[in-house]
Amino acid sequence: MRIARVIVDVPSRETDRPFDYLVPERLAEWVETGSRVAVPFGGRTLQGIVLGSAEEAEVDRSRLKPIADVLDAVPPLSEELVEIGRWMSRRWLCPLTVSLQAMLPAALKGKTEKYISPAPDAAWTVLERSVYADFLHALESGGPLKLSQLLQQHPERADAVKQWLKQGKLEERQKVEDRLSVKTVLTVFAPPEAALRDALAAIPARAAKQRELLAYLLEHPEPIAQAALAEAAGTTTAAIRALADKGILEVKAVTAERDPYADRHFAPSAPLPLTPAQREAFAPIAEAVERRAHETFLLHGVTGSGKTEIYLQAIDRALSQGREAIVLVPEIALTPQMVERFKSRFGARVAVLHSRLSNGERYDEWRKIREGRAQVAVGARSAVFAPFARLGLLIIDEEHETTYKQEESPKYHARDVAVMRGRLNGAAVVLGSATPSLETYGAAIGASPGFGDRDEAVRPVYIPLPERVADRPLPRVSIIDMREELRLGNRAMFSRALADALRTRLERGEQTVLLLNRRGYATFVMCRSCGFTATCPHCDIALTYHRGSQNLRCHYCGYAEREPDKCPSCESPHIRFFGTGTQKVEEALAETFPGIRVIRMDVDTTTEKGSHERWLTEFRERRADVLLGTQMVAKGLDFPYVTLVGVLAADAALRLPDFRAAERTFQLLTQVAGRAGRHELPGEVIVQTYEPEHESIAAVEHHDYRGFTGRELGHRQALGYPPYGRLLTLTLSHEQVPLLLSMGQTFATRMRERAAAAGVRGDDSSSDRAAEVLGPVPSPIPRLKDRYRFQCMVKYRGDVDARAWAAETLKELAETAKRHGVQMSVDVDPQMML
Ligand SMILES: Nc1ncnc2c1ncn2[C@@H]1O[C@H](COP(=O)(O)OP(=O)(O)OP(=O)(O)O)[C@@H](O)[C@H]1O
Ligand SMILES: [Zn+2]
Ligand SMILES: [Zn+2]
Repeated sequence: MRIARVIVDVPSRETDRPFDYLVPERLAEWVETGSRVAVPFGGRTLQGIVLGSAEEAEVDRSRLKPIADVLDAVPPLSEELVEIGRWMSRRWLCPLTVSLQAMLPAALKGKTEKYISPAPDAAWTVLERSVYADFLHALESGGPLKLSQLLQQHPERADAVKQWLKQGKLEERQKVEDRLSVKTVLTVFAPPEAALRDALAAIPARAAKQRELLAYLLEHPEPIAQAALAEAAGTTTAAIRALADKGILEVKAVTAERDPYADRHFAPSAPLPLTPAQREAFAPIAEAVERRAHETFLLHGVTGSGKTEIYLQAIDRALSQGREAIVLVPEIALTPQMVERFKSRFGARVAVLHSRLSNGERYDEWRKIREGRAQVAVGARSAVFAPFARLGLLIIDEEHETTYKQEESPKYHARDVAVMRGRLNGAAVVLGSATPSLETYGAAIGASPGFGDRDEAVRPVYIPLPERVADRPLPRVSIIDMREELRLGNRAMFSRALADALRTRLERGEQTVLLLNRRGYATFVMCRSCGFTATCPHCDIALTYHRGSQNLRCHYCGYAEREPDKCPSCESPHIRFFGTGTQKVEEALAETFPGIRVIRMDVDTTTEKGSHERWLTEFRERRADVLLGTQMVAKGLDFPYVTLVGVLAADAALRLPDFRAAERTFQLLTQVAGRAGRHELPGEVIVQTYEPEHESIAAVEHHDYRGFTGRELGHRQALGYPPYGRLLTLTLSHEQVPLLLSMGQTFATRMRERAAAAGVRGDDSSSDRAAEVLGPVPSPIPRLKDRYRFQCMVKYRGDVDARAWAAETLKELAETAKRHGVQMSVDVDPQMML
């Protein structure tokens, strides 16, 4: 490779193309596609990724600069992942470096460090020589000094350094360094036994600590971490160092793995004999894995139907072929219980990737995969980029979950990435859910267009699994009309039915899961006299009341203010907070059922690392009667003593301005209902609502996925929403409105012109619109952190290439946007309309 094509890590549209660099002789062996390199770029040194090689440079060869350094011994990205990155940036319209960086663990996101050293011909004055004697000596004898470190240790030298750099007495060099290196542990190695005995005999009796140490090592000769040895032998590290200085012991830095599950024991589990229904569902998946054929499946299995056991056995097939597997689960469902099922079956071959790991832990898990020491990766969204070389199977559990779409750039959907990796690797892809998304389900049963990329629409093979294992029935669901309760004089938070059912559970020692659907149900402060609501001064979003700290907080920017005791607008004292928060439910439970043991899980109680796990373990060990929480209690939990599930405010999210509101509500209710009666004890579900007739709620009563979905697909088709039409949104933000309006209008106009040029009907009045451009209008969140936000939405049919028009239009607007500091953010196939 004489010339390397490098994509530099500057996430802007102007630099979004490869630049050519010479590969110096000394690096020739190390530079490959996917290598991370340091390159000079516009006077700086930046990190870049090698995309490939070129025979001839695009510019005059003599003007090319050489690559400064290669940052890893093995390229962190394979050719396949580089290919995936290229495809992602076309698919979701983001700069290539953004999609490439998304595949690297945070620890490998290099930062540029400055080093200073004296210029060879620097002429120091006598004064400098005397005032800075120590410093100059260190500089001249010790090699380049890291600037950031120097300034931290000696801030008083900053002025002198600046001066000298300006005078050319110091030279500055930049190097790209990893944010984090491999962790090393100082480890003590003892000599062979005979040498140890000799040493012990030679140590004078007064060096008691050293003698104790050697005696200990005679008993325990295996290498041991220095700190652990000091503790175990009851001595100090000074004693160890003294022996090392004498050459008796050897102390070396040894790379250590941070295994977050190191202190946990997983009882091995053997494959369960599959039920006939499971066997039937398993067969086509196993067959595809054996054939090494890329095929996508939708495993539509009701809650508790044994999907996970099918995943485990399919993975086993892939492993026995010497291939590897990725399992994606929603972040929130990545509980110890879930991890345990995989660790128990596959032991140390499993690497776990989730956001609660530290950067270092994540990096170590990632290296296990990259170096072939793990064959199964279980993780949240970004685990889809697990750097395996022989992928045979990709599984996405709870495939309908919105968390598989990343909300920041690159705004990719892990489902689409999984299918693309499946294609490139000849691997099977299994999408599993009790409530598949309309996109996947519609495509699988042939009712709507395929999902995914325009030219490569995916139609999964449909595999139904309609029964729970072992003939366990689905739980009985009752819908309670809360208006009726009110009419009968019950003003409490719990309907009579739910209160009775709860009481029975308490008597029997069984457990209850209570879900408070709080999306769009903020606990906001309102004045009863004038209707004033407290909003964030930077974001135009209602502030949320926090009882613990007695203040009002903005969930978007963190702004906080004290709870008002009178209305800031009309001075009325009748200002109070509204809405049902989990805290309020907890209080109501304690009042209604004295002595009840409640675990509350919401954003406030689960911020601390590991707290989520702790609560669930406590609940599993039956140290609480009720698990009360928001969305996070709805997913993936499998507790034998849960026989009652209650839902408060089932309709809370139905009025959100999002065309998926009904679908989300149905999915959430069905999933949480599925937590009841999964083992021997039968389950019961009570859903409280003010809108019992709403399709998404009524359908839950009879577990009627097909009925609900059929009607919902009809609505979507009539309105041209996904999965029939596609969406693309552009959000513009800036401190000033007029600029946003004019840029938004330019975008909309240029998009309409492009539609017309392509011969596509785009006028709003036509019933057969192939592409429609809406906006600019204020975004659902009209202001965020003091910036106004406007958006345009493009609604288009799958056969229209509106994405390409958007890409061209954005390129045209890029210069203006940069000049005025307008942020443009495009979302292809958005999942969240808020
Ligand atoms: N073949 C089998 N024989 C006996 N028990 C089984 C079998 N398959 C699964 N189970 C058990 O049935 C229960 C439900 O299975 P599992 O959790 O795999 O279902 P699931 O479809 O993944 O559920 P959900 O989507 O609701 O999380 C578990 O306790 C599991 O151990
Ligand atoms: Zn008021
Ligand atoms: Zn705010």
